[in-house]
Amino acid sequence: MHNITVAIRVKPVQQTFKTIIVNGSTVTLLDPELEFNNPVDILKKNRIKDTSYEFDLVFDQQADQKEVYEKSAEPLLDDLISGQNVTIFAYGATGSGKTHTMMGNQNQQGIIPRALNDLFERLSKEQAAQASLTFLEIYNETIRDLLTGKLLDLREDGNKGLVVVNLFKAPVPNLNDITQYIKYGNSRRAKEPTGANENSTRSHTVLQLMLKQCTFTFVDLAGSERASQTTNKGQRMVEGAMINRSLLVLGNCIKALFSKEQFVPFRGSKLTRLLKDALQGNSKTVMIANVAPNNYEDSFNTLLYAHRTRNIDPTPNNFQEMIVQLREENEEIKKTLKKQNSQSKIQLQIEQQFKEQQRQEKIEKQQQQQTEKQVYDEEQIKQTIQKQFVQESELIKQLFKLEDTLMQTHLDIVEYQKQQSVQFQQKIEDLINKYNDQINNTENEQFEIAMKYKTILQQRRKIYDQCMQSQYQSVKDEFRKQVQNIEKMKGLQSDKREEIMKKFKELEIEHLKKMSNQKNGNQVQIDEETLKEIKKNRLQSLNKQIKDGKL
Ligand SMILES: Nc1ncnc2c1ncn2[C@@H]1O[C@H](COP(=O)(O)OP(=O)(O)OP(=O)(O)O)[C@@H](O)[C@H]1O
Repeated sequence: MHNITVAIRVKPVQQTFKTIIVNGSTVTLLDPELEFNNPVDILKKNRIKDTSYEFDLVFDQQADQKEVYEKSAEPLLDDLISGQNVTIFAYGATGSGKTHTMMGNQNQQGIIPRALNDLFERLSKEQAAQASLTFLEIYNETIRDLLTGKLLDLREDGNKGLVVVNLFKAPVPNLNDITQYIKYGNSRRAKEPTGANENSTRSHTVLQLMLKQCTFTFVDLAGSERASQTTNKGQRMVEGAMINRSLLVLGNCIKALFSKEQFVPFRGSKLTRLLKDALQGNSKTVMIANVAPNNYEDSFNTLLYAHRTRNIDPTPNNFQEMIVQLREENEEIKKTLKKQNSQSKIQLQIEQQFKEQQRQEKIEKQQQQQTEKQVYDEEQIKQTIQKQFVQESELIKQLFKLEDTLMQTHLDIVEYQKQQSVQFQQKIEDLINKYNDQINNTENEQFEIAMKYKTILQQRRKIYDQCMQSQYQSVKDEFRKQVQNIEKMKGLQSDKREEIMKKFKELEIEHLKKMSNQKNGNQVQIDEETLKEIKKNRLQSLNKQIKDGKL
């Protein structure tokens, strides 16, 4: 008696909303286009696609490879060992997880490696020694041996029934050999120039392990969505039509077998012709239909196909209450998510604005501190400048005062000489000596102040450098202002000095004239040498001052 198990496997996807709901052995598919409570969707509601189906086995998104294997394939190993044919199909759209379910990967082994591993552990040495393996693919109704790469023909053989001519049967006495052949066959698929990965979704792959009395068949079917793409043209249209036909025929065959119909349409496609022996008679079949919740149309078609193979109509209204409840749940989730989203948006906005505010405040504070520091710095430098120039002008004033005294003394001398007479000669000499003392003292004093001034000029140089390097214009201005003041002071003194010198010269000339007259009239009132000495000293003193820049 034929036995078929139809299983659904839901691929785990990252999705918030529920589109496929698994409840025990029931799968409910919610049409994402049908917005709950939306009156505009009334028309859509009439062709409602929210549908619930019951299956023999349902694996939800949490089901791992082990669970799928243990519930779908493992129970059939005993049947196989006892001589029954077992066939496992993986059906579904591209990317829905067919290959993952059948083959898996190194870390998550699928049904094929797990089943073969367990089987070889149970097989006797004798049984294993007779095991052989074939691996082929059917693309556009053309059969190709994946182990030899040859294209193959199907032929009726009187005794043997249907045979695939020249199909390579690899002897596989142990699991290691099987693994090698499968790897090799898969790599051949991958090496196809037409683009292996694309091809894989367009061809049916059939792996068969032949034991003495029975066959263990694994079929990874072509992507079912290819069949439904009616808009395809040319090669794609042919391909779609072939896949469509072969999947349809396969479905009809399984349905007929399940319903124990007299006629099973095996001859409808190469795939069913090839699998005829494996499927009919006392055999077991498992169809694992893979669905990915992120693709409603494909999931809908897959569920419908899988369900029809069991000859049971879908039961759209059985679970209406549950559907309504789930749609309500979805609405709630949507609302919560939306709320959370807008809340976190506001929160983010506030955080950003607050950060910006703090940044601005910090900048303002820094600017204020900088301004305060600038004012303070400027004030400090200005004070230094002012202090410097106060000292400078004080010294200059003292110098000028002394200079005035000195010049006045010289003037007095000359004045006195002008008025002198022979009888007062001695008195004049005394006075000149007194004046000379006075001049000497003043010059000494002048020299001391000049030295101080020299030091203070050095100090001024430093302040000048500091001012020129300073970033503040105001201190530069202050410096220039002070220099101008000093220069003005010096200018005034220079005018005064010129005036005195002029007067001095006039007096000298007058005096010399007088002296010459007196000499001519034999009225020598002052010793010639003394007069020379006085003049010499006076001139020396004046020259020195001019040289030192004091005058
Ligand atoms: N149950 C699952 N758990 C984790 N990953 C899965 C599962 N099902 C499928 N995948 C991953 O999804 C991707 C597509 O799966 P897979 O190749 O098995 O799809 P397919 O139906 O065989 O596609 P194709 O028809 O193109 O061969 C792979 O990366 C696979 O590892």
